[in-house]
Amino acid sequence: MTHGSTLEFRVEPGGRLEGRCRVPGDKSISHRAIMLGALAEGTTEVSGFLEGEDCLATLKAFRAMGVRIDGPEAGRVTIHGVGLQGLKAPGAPLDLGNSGTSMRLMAGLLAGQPFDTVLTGDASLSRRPMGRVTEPLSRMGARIDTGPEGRPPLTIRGGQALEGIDYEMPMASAQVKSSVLLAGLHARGRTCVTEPAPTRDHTERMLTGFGYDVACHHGRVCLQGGGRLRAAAIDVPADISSAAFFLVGASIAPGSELTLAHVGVNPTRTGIIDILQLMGADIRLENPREVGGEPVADLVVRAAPLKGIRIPEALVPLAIDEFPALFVAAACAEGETVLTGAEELRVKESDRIQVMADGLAACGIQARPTPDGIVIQGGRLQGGVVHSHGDHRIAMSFAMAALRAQGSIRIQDCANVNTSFPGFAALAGGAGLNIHVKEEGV
Ligand SMILES: O=C(O)C1=C[C@@H](OP(=O)(O)O)[C@@H](O)[C@H](O)C1
Ligand SMILES: C=C(OP(=O)(O)O)C(=O)O
Repeated sequence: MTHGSTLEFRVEPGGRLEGRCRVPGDKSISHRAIMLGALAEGTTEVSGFLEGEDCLATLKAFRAMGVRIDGPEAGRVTIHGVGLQGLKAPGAPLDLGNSGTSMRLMAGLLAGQPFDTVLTGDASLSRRPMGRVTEPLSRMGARIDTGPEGRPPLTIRGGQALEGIDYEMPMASAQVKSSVLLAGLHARGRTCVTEPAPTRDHTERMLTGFGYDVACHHGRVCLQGGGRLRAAAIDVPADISSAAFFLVGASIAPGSELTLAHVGVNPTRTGIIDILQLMGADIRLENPREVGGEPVADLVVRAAPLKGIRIPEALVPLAIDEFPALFVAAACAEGETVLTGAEELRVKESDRIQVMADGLAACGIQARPTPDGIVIQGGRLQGGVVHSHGDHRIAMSFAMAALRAQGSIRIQDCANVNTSFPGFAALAGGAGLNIHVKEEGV
């Protein structure tokens, strides 16, 4: 998708989801594969890599720092690692597009380099808070200038000697945890991060897979700076955050039965399954296995009547990107669903609480935003026109809502679906969603 053009989805009401499909590779794992592969000694072969714009932005950034990377071709990427000291100064600012993960993790990874780097992003990323990473990194000795109120761009001043810290994270964020740990690779001494609640642990798992010693005990992760990473093969599972749209779609559309193949079911990511099951969903995990240090399974989902629930706060970080889809499930459930403890949703690619509330209201559903969550009254979804605010997860969630709507749902500003889920419309269409994509003028 070229910058400046927009896509509109028009989804006709009704239908059901059937068959078997495999959604694209996990975004979090794909980012980390490029980063750790680049810093490793030796050649890292990746399969199942997500060829979405966010991960491609990470890939290009490392190429710009002198790392030879072949591919991606059909999900295969070969990274010729340069070692922890081998990155080169990029010739220009690194544009990370829409990707918060790239910017926050790379801020940590680049804080201890001998050269300066400037990290920039698109309009959405430029509104997102970066103080949450620059603050602990500066405690380690990093020098990072931000835009007003700690927003991007980030100018990272190289040549600083970093010291390990013991950091108590104020919010449950895997990006902050990972940023500090990646800085810790270049720091003197030990770096520890304590999280207030469990968050996705792909960084810890992959560091371990690359032969780095990482100690994890009771929500505290520690590593010693100055070690080495050894290249390893990485098989990226399908992204449970992308599977989430199909789990919701098949749950709400009567007659659906769908198998989602080879989905990553790391316990720090499966909150979507737990929450849907609490609502009454029929989801089974089949053929559980472990692939490259990450648990994987096939997910079989059948339509089932859903009921509104109070979502347990402990599940919030384990389903953080799935709430737009879960709000659609709540709109189709009987009774009220209450979410609290989810203020982080307001600082994603869009304010996901407000934007979802507006979109649900446009489809005739009562949804009352609160500072840290939302209250949704299940009801009859009408057709309507919804604005995604350039947020991929909002767009795909409302596309699935059409399965239960009375009229067609038009979703504006959908080009950003390509950041995390290239081929969404074709895959969803193949499974039974009646979706049409219209490109709108530049
Ligand atoms: O570490 C990661 O790969 C991610 C962590 C989460 O962000 P936070 O750390 O801000 O919760 C999530 O929303 C994002 O999509 C990916
Ligand atoms: C929040 C997300 O990603 P990021 O923070 O990497 O932009 C997301 O994909 O939902």
